Formats: sequence, structure tokens, C-alpha cells
Amino acid sequence: MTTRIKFTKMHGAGNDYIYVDTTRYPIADPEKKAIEWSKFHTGIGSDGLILIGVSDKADFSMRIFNADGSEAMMCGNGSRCVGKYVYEYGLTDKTEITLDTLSGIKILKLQVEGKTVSTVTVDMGSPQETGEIDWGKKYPFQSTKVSMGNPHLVTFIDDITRINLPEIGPELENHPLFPDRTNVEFAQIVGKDTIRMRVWERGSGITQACGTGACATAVAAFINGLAGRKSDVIMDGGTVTVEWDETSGHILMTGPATKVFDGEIVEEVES
Ligand SMILES: N[C@@H](CCC[C@H](N)C(=O)O)C(=O)O
Repeated sequence: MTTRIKFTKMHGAGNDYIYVDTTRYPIADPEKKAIEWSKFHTGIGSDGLILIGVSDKADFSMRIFNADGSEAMMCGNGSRCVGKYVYEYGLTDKTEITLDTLSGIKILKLQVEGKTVSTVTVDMGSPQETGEIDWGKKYPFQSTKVSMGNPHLVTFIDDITRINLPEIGPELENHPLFPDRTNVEFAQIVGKDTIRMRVWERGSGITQACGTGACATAVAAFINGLAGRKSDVIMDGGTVTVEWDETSGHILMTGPATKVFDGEIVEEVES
């Protein structure tokens, strides 16, 4: 028997995922598919898989699977792309959309030019579980923990080019302090309220950008007196603006969402 699954490859600041509308193409084993399809040489190539679905609490739901098949609670760049997807593929004509995620309901505000969504602002809710980590003699820096629904470890250093991310990223991701592993960000202040950040993502490795990671970095910068409440976070694949709203305590992240291509997976399955 042949099954056909239509998908769309999209990226937010270079953080690329395979998006599937599960109301049309239900995916029974997303963990396995995320691993298979994310592979660059033998699959489609991506940082993971994002499933768009229905919700009884919000306009749509989003599930995010990393390239290693693990499911995450939230994806900042992915949520912007979901906003673009549901609007441009005619699943809604709303420009303010509620999105049900494992880390709660997020509100997306779409900025539309003609029929195209250019940027999306996501109300990411409040940062949680912030705390400082003094590594003692183990590492020559201090780090800040921030949860944006998913866990982040942010470290500010003077020169981001000196960090060996492929080595230290997985080391910190899997450090015993983080039983659920963690996303790892290294950042440098490069101007007033301007932060250069590189990320090692839990379950996907080095990615070009991480939306929740950018939010965690902006929060850590504010907490440590390195930036104000609103900053630009420049990543390898693009920039997002993060504002920590004083009144609501919520984080508002604004950034691009880009479609790469549509495709169809044709699979032969034994019946
Ligand atoms: N790239 C995402 C975050 C994806 C999940 C993360 N790797 C985790 O396991 O928590 C983003 O843009 O936020």
C-alpha cells in the first residue's frame, strides 16, 4: 500500500522544520518520522518535525519533535512558522491566533503584507525557573538557567568566536545538573541591547537559531544587567526581537517566518 504525506519545509531565522497538517495527514509515529525525515543525506533534512493539529482549547495545536525524535514542550521559531502556515494555506483568516502547545497556549500576532505573512509576534508567556550556576573550577564562566517552557542554559562570554560549541554544547546538554537535558546558548553583548548568540539545541545539535533560546538569552541579559527589557538577538541564521513586557511579565518575540518548499513523502507500507 502507498501512503502520501504532503509537508512544507519552513524556517524561522534558519531554524528549519518539516511541517505537516495532521488534520489531513495524521502521523502515527512522529518520534520515528522526526529521526528519519530530519536526516540530511537520507531524509528531507531539518532540525525536526512540527505537527499542526486541532485543539479544543485554542485555534490550533503544535507538537514539536527534535531531530533525535524527542518531543519538546515549545518551539519559538516553529510557532511563528505555524502562524504563517495556517494563514497562507487558508486554514484561518485570523491574524491573531491561539496555539495550544505542551507549554500552554501561546498567542500569535501575524504581520501580513498582501497575502503573505512577513513576521509574527508570539506571546511566549512568562519565563520560569531562572537561576544562576557557578561552575567553580569546572568552567571559566557563570551561566543562567531560564525555562521558556523548555529548559535553557545561557552563558555570556566576551568573545563568542572562541567557544567550541560542538564540544561544549553536548557536554552541557547532558550535564547531570539537567536530568531532562538542556538547550545551551552562548552569547556576547555586541552593542546596546544587541546580543550575538549561538545555540546547541537539545536533541538537534547546532542550529541556526532558536526562538525560545533567544528569549531565554534576552531574559538572562536583563537579569544580569547586560541589556534592557527589549533586545535584538542575532543568531547564525537571523535576528529576532525580544521584549520582556513589564506590565504582564510576558515575553514577546518578533521574527521572520519563511517557507522553503512544499513536498510529498510517498511511502510504501506493508498492508
Ligand atoms: N528551536 C526551537 C526549540 C526546539 C526544542 C528544543 N530543542 C528543546 O528540546 O527544548 C525554538 O525555536 O524554540
